[in-house]
Amino acid sequence: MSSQNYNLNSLTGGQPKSKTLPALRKLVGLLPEQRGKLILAFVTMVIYAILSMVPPVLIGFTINKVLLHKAAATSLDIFGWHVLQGSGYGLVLTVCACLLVIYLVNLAAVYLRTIFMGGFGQHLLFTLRNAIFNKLQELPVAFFARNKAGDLISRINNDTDKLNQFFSQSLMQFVSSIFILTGAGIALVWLNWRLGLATLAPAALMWIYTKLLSPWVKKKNAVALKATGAMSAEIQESLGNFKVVVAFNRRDYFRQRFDAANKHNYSSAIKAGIANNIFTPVYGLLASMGQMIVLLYGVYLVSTGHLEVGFLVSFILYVSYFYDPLRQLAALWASFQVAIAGWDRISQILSLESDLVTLPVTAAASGNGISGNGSTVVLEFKDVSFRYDGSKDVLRHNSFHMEKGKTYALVGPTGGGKTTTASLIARLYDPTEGVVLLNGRDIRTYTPRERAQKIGFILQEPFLFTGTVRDNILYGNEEYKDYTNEQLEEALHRAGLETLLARFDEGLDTKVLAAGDSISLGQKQLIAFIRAVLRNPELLILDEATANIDTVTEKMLEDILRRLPATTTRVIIAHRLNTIENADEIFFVNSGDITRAGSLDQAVNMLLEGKRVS
Ligand SMILES: Nc1ncnc2c1ncn2[C@@H]1O[C@H](COP(=O)(O)OP(=O)(O)OP(=O)(O)O)[C@@H](O)[C@H]1O
Repeated sequence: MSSQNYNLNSLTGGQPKSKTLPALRKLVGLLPEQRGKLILAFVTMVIYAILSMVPPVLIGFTINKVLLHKAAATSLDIFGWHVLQGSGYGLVLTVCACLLVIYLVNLAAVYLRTIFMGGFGQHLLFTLRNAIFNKLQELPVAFFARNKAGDLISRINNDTDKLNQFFSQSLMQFVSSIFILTGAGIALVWLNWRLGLATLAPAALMWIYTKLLSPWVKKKNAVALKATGAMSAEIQESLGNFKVVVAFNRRDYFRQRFDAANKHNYSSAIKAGIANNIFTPVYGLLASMGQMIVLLYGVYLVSTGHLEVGFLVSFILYVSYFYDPLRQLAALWASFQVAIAGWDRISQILSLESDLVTLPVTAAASGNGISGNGSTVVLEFKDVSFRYDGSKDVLRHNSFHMEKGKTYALVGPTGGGKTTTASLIARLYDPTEGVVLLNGRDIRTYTPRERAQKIGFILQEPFLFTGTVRDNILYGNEEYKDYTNEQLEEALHRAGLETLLARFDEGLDTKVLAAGDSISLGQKQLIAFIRAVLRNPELLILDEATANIDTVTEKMLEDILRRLPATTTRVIIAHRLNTIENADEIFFVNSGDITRAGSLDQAVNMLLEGKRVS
């Protein structure tokens, strides 16, 4: 039984959980092959940041030298280092030439960065979508019973795209802004620590403001993404059931539901939008305060002889080098919060593990595989109880066995637990208590592939894929994969299935649409039947598999079932009595119990009286 909580929406209750840095590290870890490019992009950013720090100090020293120390202006020395040669205006020209070189190198660095990062976002998007989709293929039925397909689709499409937007458009700007402002901050303190610290004071306020508000911004974004997922689920539900909607004239009902979901999505998107813009104006104000401080305190320091005027110019330049990227960060921070909220929703899926793991044979239960009368036992329930997540017991302490080659029927009232019993036999779920043995071995020790080979399950609502009858018959069947149509028809003939194929106008090439109605429900059941029988399973489960089939075709199916190898065990769930009259044994399934009913008459009595025979 599922010990894992598969309900994604109850995992965090919409609350964000990822910490920024670990989340980033995990994301980058998804793309090991991109690491080299990321490092190169990182190096270009460091070069850009370092070179960007040079012009203000060069300009400051030049102004001081040329305007304040005219007589000695034959060379430029910075902190005792002889940097440039030249006199008077010639020195200014030389400095300008140096600045031009720096600007050009920086230009090249930005281009290189763009090249290295080009496609990173798309690559991430591609990898994430693959990773989620593959994870979905691994998860058990219980996961899909707990989550709406529309919400899952929204996670694959919409949430991954939020990450892509951040990574392709904002990440590099984000990181380079951090580099530049760090460099400018160091330069400010280095030039004059008093003025530097005073200028940086508003940034400390910004940091506190950001720290306090970030969780709120992230939460608003998480709610908005969840609302988009809910809207997508609403669309999926109404499109998936459009016939019922039309037949019951419930268009208004779905319209209202969609309207409510759309309104919620709209209002939460507006709230997220407001939250995302909360930083920018305040950052702008604090940046202006930084400039005011330079003006007030800087002019004072110059007038009292504690600072040279050239450095005041350097300061003014560095202040904008510091606060401009910070202002940019304010805008980028919001897109970062959206991306992290998207990542939270994605990583919820990625971190799930199927609890239907394959156990090692040695650790698991086993039986002798022989019944009291000496027949081979193919399936055994040992004290099995089962309940779906959070609901009452559907089965309680049931023990029984099924022998090789026999036909068993499961009967009982609607909702009695027949499909649940069949699902446990096919290990779509694990029992809450007890154990299911297949060929005397704990069913959990078989790999999914082995299980699928041994057990054929024809579901109550057969699901078909878009393609042809051939594609659907061969789904998951490696053995006949490379057969030509003629060879496959031959194989169907051998299995006695060719009469069923005749029910399709274009035979194996008949088109099938998963969502549409290109074929009838009965034809769908025929395809599911052929698909299961062709695999030649040891155990074949038919869950109401003939409910939509005419009596002539049903007779054909019975014929085919009879011609199955003598070793095939059949488990038939049916409401129609004629379907089960040939069963060797009948089980009555109701109110948590699976009881041997003995004869068909006895089973009918139990069904009519609604009571059990113990
Ligand atoms: N995925 C699920 N989650 C929670 N409860 C479920 C789930 N599937 C079935 N149930 C409940 O388990 C009980 C048994 O259902 P089950 O489908 O096994 O009955 P059944 O005998 O096959 O009915 P029917 O003849 O209508 O097919 C019912 O009360 C049903 O509501």
